Amino acid sequence: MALTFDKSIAFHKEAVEMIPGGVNSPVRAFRSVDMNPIYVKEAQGAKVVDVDGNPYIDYIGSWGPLIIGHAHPQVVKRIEQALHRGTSFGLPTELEIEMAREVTKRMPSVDVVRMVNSGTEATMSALRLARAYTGRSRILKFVGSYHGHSDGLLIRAGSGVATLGLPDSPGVPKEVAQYTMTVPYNNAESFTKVMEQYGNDVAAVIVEPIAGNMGVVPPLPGFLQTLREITEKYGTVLIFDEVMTGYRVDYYSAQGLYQVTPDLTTMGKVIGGGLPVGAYGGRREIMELVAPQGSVYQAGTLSGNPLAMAAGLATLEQLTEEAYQKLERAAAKLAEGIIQSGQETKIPVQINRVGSMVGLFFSDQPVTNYQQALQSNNDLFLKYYQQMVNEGILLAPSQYEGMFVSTAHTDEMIEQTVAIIRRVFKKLATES
Ligand SMILES: Cc1ncc(COP(=O)(O)O)c(C=O)c1O
Ligand SMILES: N[C@H](C=O)CCC(=O)O
Repeated sequence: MALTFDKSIAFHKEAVEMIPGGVNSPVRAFRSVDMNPIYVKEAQGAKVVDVDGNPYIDYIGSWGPLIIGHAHPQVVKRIEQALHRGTSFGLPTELEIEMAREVTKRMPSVDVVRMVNSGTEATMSALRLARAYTGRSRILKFVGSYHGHSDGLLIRAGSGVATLGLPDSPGVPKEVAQYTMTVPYNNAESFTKVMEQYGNDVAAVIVEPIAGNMGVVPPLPGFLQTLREITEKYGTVLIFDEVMTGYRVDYYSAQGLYQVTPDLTTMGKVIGGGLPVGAYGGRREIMELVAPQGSVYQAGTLSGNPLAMAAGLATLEQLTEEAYQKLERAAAKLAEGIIQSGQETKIPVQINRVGSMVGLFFSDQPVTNYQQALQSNNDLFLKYYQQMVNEGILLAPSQYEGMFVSTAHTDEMIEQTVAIIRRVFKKLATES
């Protein structure tokens, strides 16, 4: 029987009158899957219940932060403890030191870290710092990568920009855009060529070490190493944007997994435990330029917020080596189940996975860059998406976003998900 969404539809009708598109972040509008947004009532572990009472197994995980599931008891407890002491002081707290200790321990490339309120702030600030450090203006990013919505980073971006098929955003002055160069992800050759021509003018190369905003696209062997070697050659700052991959793919994040050391790292999502957080950090010599130690200004009324620090610390505490092994097993089981279902039903599907980041493309070709991601079948994704929701599986409403597995996903939930995917694939195969 089809689910009903009467309350979600009624809420959205009211929301669109007062909020752009009815949502506070574009991907939540469900436009690319031709659905009304699902309004959430509550969530626990890996389960979400919408305002109409429909239950789901959730693979959105708030777009990455909820690696130990919704409302984890330890996170709730630590937030409650902090809450009763006051929500914000505009003065330092011990929690910020605890967080800095945790970040620097788990990311050896980070000597010094500054907390901010979002991934967007983190990448924007890291670029300013890299420009000040090098005295150069140009930056280089990869096509289909998303680093938040600051002006210079909205050029040929992924995530919602790709999902909605938007051009480089109006409102970004061409004088700003001209400093952003783009190169296809995973193309070491064209990266090297561009750097040969412009390297001495490039302040920073910013990269998602595992692309997660064109769907999930892991780096090809040697790609990140090439970025490291070439940036070193030209004195360019290498920034790993680990807002999505940080503390998700490995105890030591993507830089630990691939053994490549950036100069600066941007973080967010998991270190906020579901509260608004970002951070940037890296080599002491560069970070010393940040005010008030140096003269590169960056500030924030709510930066290092005690509730956010408490939620993040409680999350990181749960993320032991064993937790990553559990995530690996669950995500591998899910990925294998999807691949098998595709083979059995002859639905052309590609699965890209690193740890608990799982990407699905309806394509018969491997996907290693944005161009290839764009060639996957969006009509099939739309039908798949609608049927999955109707079967109680909540996925990001776009083929250019991944599935996030959490430690709250049990074996039974993964088996149930795979059984549903197999059933949906069979249906799609008979319809096509
Ligand atoms: C890799 C990456 N960088 C930066 C951002 C921006 O983070 P935020 O949405 O917290 O501003 C995101 C997600 O939105 C992301 O996935
Ligand atoms: N892909 C984005 C971040 O990782 C999704 C979050 C958003 O745009 O709301």
